[in-house]
Order: sequence, then structure tokens, then C-alpha cells
Amino acid sequence: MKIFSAQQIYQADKFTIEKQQITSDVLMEQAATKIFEWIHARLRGTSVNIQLFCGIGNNGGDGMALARHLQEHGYVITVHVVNYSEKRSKDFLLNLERLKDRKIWPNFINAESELPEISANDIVVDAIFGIGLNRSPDDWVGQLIGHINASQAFVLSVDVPSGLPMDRAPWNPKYVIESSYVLSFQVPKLAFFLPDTGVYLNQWEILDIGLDPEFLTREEADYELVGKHQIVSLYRPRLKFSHKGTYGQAMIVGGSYGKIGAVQLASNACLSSGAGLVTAFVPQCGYHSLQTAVPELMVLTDTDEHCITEISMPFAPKAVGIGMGLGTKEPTIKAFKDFLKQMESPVVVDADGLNILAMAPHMLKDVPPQSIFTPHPKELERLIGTWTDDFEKLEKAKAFSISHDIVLVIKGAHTIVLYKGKGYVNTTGNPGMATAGSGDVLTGMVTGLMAQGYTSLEAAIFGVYLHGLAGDISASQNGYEALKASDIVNSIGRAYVEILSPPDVEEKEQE
Ligand SMILES: NC(=O)C1=CN([C@@H]2O[C@H](COP(=O)(O)OP(=O)(O)OC[C@H]3O[C@@H](n4cnc5c(N)ncnc54)[C@H](OP(=O)(O)O)[C@@H]3O)[C@@H](O)[C@H]2O)[C@@H](O)CC1
Ligand SMILES: Nc1ncnc2c1ncn2[C@@H]1O[C@H](COP(=O)(O)OP(=O)(O)O)[C@@H](O)[C@H]1O
Ligand SMILES: [K+]
Repeated sequence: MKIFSAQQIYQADKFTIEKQQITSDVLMEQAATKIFEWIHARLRGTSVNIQLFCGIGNNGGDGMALARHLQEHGYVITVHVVNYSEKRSKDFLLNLERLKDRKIWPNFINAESELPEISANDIVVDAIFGIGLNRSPDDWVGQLIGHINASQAFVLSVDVPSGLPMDRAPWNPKYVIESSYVLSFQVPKLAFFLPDTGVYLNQWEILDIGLDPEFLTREEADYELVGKHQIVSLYRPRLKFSHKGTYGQAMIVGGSYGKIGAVQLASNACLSSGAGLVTAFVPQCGYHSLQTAVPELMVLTDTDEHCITEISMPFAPKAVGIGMGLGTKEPTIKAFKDFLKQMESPVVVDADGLNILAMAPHMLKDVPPQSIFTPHPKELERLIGTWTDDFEKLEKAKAFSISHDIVLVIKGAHTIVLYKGKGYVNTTGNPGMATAGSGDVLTGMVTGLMAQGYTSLEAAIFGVYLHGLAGDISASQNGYEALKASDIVNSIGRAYVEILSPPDVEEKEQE
């Protein structure tokens, strides 16, 4: 599913109005009707107090139109207008009039007003600001937002949590609605998936408000949300007359004294993701444990007991994953440098491989084109420098990925794969995966997919999704806290099965 910028959403709006020859209030009415139907399907007339907080722009207009529908269906409502500007939008005014025609007189709130009482049992509809927010809310509006957040009421946000900017971190983190549920129009918003801004919403759902399909199909988006639908189309089925050679030789290079487990996790994940043959290359201290723990694995060792000093490959692997547990000792750095020089096909670089590149950026020129980097936030910072907010981080990361021709996997709650200026936002995974070694598992999986012939970009997008899904399957069985990286490996098989199972109703709708 495409993720559009606010600018593109305004364009979609304009295009729809012109092509379908409708007035803008028709779109607002469609949006409000969809929200009303969503609420009505759940409440079915329950007598709960619904407090609507509406701004004076089109987000507020949506709220006013929704209030009318709720009132017509007998709901108990209180409508507040948060009067933060004299510049009221045309469709807000139209819906204010329609409300007044029905004898509903909103309560106008301004800087001098007392804050209305909100009970924890109320439902708050948050329609103060939408995607038009372009500066910090005034202090009194921020305080009203804080008051709503403190109420413990269920907060349903219209389109976006009010106060959440679409292209930067909030000016004041306290001046943003903490939303229980966001009903967002037509397309997901990038801010929902980034750590600085995604924290303001608990759940979200997209409502189709009838923006024109021609525009939605034609318009290119900088970011895409990756769901099962996209993943199934990347999947490469195994062939009946195939053999292990068909699925490639993969190599996992890493480990140092005390950190051989990282290689074990990556190698196991590489095997479970479907590589034909997997060889690990480790210092001698890793030999016995790997041979014992993973019988399917072949093991080559360095001449050194404790760290890697020279990476010799007696065959040309189809894919190499390197860096987990590697360490950054001088001889290892030299070995890594020589390895990069000798490689011509893309490699997957993780952990200390990335740390070495951050320490010695001149080595970046030796990284084969279309290689994959899988940094966690700290490793990313070492590579690209600090950032002021997530949006700047993404811009810097994009520039880095383009200038070095790298598929950059920015790991996190919603991992984002960047390549050639485009971002792919993952939708699987859970906080149980915030545990030692889960990144090593990802590197092994991505390497295993490359060995099977997936391109770098496909391997990254598919691998990240599959890894998160395997984590979700593990968590569904044992919860978050007990989840260990090796559980993720053990769930890879079920994750494949899940990807290939027919979509359920919800998944079909999202296609
Ligand atoms: N296609 C769609 O998806 C559809 C979208 N629709 C809805 O429209 C919403 C967008 O509406 P919107 O453009 O009127 O902006 P909104 O967020 O209501 O803000 C209002 C105005 O406030 C101002 N302002 C900004 N920051 C401020 C601040 N801190 N303090 C004070 N004022 C501030 C700024 O005006 P300015 O003063 O800068 O001229 C801004 O224009 C969208 O989220 C969705 O709910 C549907 O109706 C139909 C189809
Ligand atoms: N809160 C979370 N939600 C979803 N996925 C997560 C979360 N925290 C971590 N992960 C995933 O777990 C992995 C952690 O990687 P990393 O930090 O490199 O672990 P390690 O270095 O211990 O192997 C990444 O793939 C990341 O996306
Ligand atoms: K809102």
C-alpha cells in the first residue's frame, strides 16, 4: 500500500473533485459517513457519552459532519469547537451551519475557556488538527490536548492524532493527542511507523473515502507499506526437480571468542530460510560448538583461535552474510578489508562489519554494489552521523544508500528497507523481538534468500517481513518476554506456511 505525503493527499483530493465533478464537501461527507459507520458498527446505539473536539479546518469539518450523523442516530454527543484560528475552512463552516440547523450548539473553546470535564468512560473524538498542522499548537490548545490525554477516555482520532506533524518530530511532545485508535483516510501516513511519532497511536485503520483510483494508481510514492499481498508476489516457489544446488551455497562469516552463538543463530536461520548449502567461517574456537549444535552446517575455520584474521573461501558462495560477533580487532579489520576487495557480488553486512565500515569509511568503496547493510539505530548513527528527527534520519539514510548503491535495512519496530530513494515499511514483528541475537537471525535469513536467487532488494524486503512474522508466530505461542532469537529461527517454517496460506477477509480488504 502506498504511503503518500500530505502534499500528495491534497493533490489526490483536488484530482478527485475535478474528475468526479463533485464539491469538496461531498468528500468530507464521505469521510464522515465512513467514520460514523465504523463507530455505529461497534457501539450499535450504546448510550455512551461521545465528546467531539473539532478544530476549525477540514479535520474539524469532518468532526462536525460526524457529530450530525451521530445525533441523527440517537447518540449522546457534546460538540466542542477548538477555536484556535479565525481562518475557518469553507467546509467547516458549512457543517457548522448544518449542525446548527439541527439545533446543536457547539461549545466554543478558546484560550480563556475552562477545560471541559471528560470522564474515563467517555469516548473522545479527536478532530482538532489533521494533516494541515504546520506549526506548534498554541499553549492553550496544547494544554487541552494534555487534558484529553490525562482523561483516560478512549480517544478516536480522525485521520491523524491531532498535533502530530506529518514531516517532522512534534514541536512539543506533550502537545500531541495520544490516540487509542486512528481512522485514517485512504492511505497510511509515514509518521505512524517512525519511533518519534508512531508512539502517539495505539492502533490505526485505513478508511476508503473514495479518492480517485486513477490518481492512487498512477502517483508514485516515496514509501510503501509492505503487507502479505506484496510479499506473496515476491515469493519464489521451489521446483519439483530442484536439488540443493538450485538453492545456492551460502556463507556466514563472523564470530570471535565468546560470540560464536551469533554465527550459530545466523547459520541456522540461513538454513531454515531455504539456502541449499550453508558454510560458516569462524575462528577455531567456534568449530566444535557449531559442528555439535548445527549438524546441517559445514564449518571452516580461521588459522587463529580467537578471532578472524584471514577469510579464505575455497569455493565461490552465491551469498555471504558477514559481521555478526566479528569483533573489531586490527587483524579482523584487515581480513574484512581484503574480503571486500575480493568480493564482486553483493554481500550482507551486519553488526561489526558495519562498525568497521563506520571506523574506516574509505573501505565503503570496496563494498560490492547492491550489497545489503542491516544496521540497528546505533550502527546506523555510526554510519551516517546523528539526526534531529526520524524524517531527517531517513533523508540522510537515503542519501547514503544512493551514494554507495546499498540496500539499507533500518531495523526497528517498523523496519524500513531503503533502495534507490524508495522506502519499504515493514508491518510484521513485535517488542518480544527486542532481544539479543534477533538481528543475527535476520542477517542469516536475508543471506539465505540471496543464495536462493532473490535480488538484494527482494531478499531484504521479503526477509524482513518473514523475520517479523516468525517473531509474531513465536510471540503468539510464548508471549513477548520469553521470546528468544532461536525461537524466531524455529518459527521460520510456520512463517512461510502463513505467507502461502490464502488471505483472510481483512488481508483481502487491504489489497
Ligand atoms: N483527501 C483527504 O484525505 C480528505 C481530508 N479531509 C480532512 O481534511 C484534513 C486536512 O484539513 P486542512 O487542510 O483544513 O487542515 P487541518 O489539519 O484541519 O488544519 C486546519 C488549519 O489550521 C491551520 N494550522 C496549522 N497548524 C496550526 C497551529 N499549530 N495552530 C493554529 N492553526 C494551525 C492551518 O491553516 P493556516 O493557518 O496555516 O493557513 C490549517 O490549514 C485532513 O486531515 C482530513 O481530516 C476530509 O475532509 C476530506 C478528504
Ligand atoms: N519493538 C520491536 N518490534 C518489532 N521488531 C523489533 C523490535 N525490536 C527489535 N526488533 C527487531 O529485532 C531485530 C533486532 O536486531 P539487533 O538490534 O541487530 O539485534 P542483535 O544485535 O542482538 O542481533 C531487528 O530485526 C528489529 O527490527
Ligand atoms: K485529528
